[in-house]
Amino acid sequence: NGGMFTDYNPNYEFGGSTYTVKDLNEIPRENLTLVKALGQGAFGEVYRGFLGDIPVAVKTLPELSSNQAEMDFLMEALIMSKFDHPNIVHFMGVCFDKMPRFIVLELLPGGDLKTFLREARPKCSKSNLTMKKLLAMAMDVGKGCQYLEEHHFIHRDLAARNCLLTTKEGDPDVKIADFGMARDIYRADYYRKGGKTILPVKWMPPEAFLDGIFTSKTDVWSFGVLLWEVLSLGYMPYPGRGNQEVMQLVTSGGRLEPPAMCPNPVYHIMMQCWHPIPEERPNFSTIIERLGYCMQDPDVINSPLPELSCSPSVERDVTV
Ligand SMILES: C[C@@H](Oc1cc(-c2cccc(S(C)(=O)=O)c2)cnc1N)c1cc(F)ccc1N1NC=CN1
Repeated sequence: NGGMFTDYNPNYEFGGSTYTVKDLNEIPRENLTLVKALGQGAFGEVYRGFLGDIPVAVKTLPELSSNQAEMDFLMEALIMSKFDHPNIVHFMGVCFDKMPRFIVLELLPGGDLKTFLREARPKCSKSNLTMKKLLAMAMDVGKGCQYLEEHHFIHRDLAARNCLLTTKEGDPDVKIADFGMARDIYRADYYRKGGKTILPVKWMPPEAFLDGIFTSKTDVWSFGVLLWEVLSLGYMPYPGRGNQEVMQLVTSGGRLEPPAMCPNPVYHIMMQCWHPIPEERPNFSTIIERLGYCMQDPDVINSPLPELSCSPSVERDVTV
């Protein structure tokens, strides 16, 4: 049975209510078919599969997991189970009755946003990518962020790698699909994981990496970096610089340069997200409004995309 979970039943507060493992939709294991590994998640393998005839993604928890890992896995399920928005990955249920434990999510066959952007570069494929499509994808993420902001949920790790696409063709919708960092902090085990947790410094504002202050304005800063990732077609931010160097640069007022061919009004939104004073940054409603204006501006949507090389699929971040 749930065994482990019933002992340390953690509570999850969301929208003024408290939830526990009992509130999760238990999926009968026999209805689940795992087809192919999609890659390594934070815990164990993530698989593509079917729930009945519905395509799904399945996060697995390895059998030999620590109690803490079990609780992290449970908390991640609780967090995702309470979201209800078209730009946040849909949670379908869990198989927690015995090991191995599964979290079942909607499958987003377009894969992650960063990989998509790099593969869709005009030189890499006959991509039909346009400035309007780039802005529409950023807008999708912004709408998901607005929902999180309204629910006083701080994501803490907004980045292109944590967003997924419904399709690689046509007009993909984009959804926020990974909440691992928020889960860790919710369980306050960033201390437990040792101070050297790999913090996404390049996506964090000074008050976060200097003083550990996180608010929805932290997510706004990260969204500005995500917007830069989108307009740069999947570059690593602050190319060639390590985390220490980036912290120094940013605390002394340095910022990311505009991506090649980035329209000024779009770069202006990024810069507003990177205001040194958190309160001076726009909220997500304002960001969405301003992105909407950009999408109405012919000079913006008709501007050409950069001719970028097809760099190797995985770039090495210089941080050690
Ligand atoms: C947990 C996993 O969730 C999913 C991955 C893919 C998915 C990810 C990559 C490629 C494909 S695909 C194009 O082969 O269907 C589908 C599709 N749908 C998901 N729900 C995920 C969520 C994210 F926000 C970011 C990365 C991943 N992972 N985890 C392991 C690999 N990616």
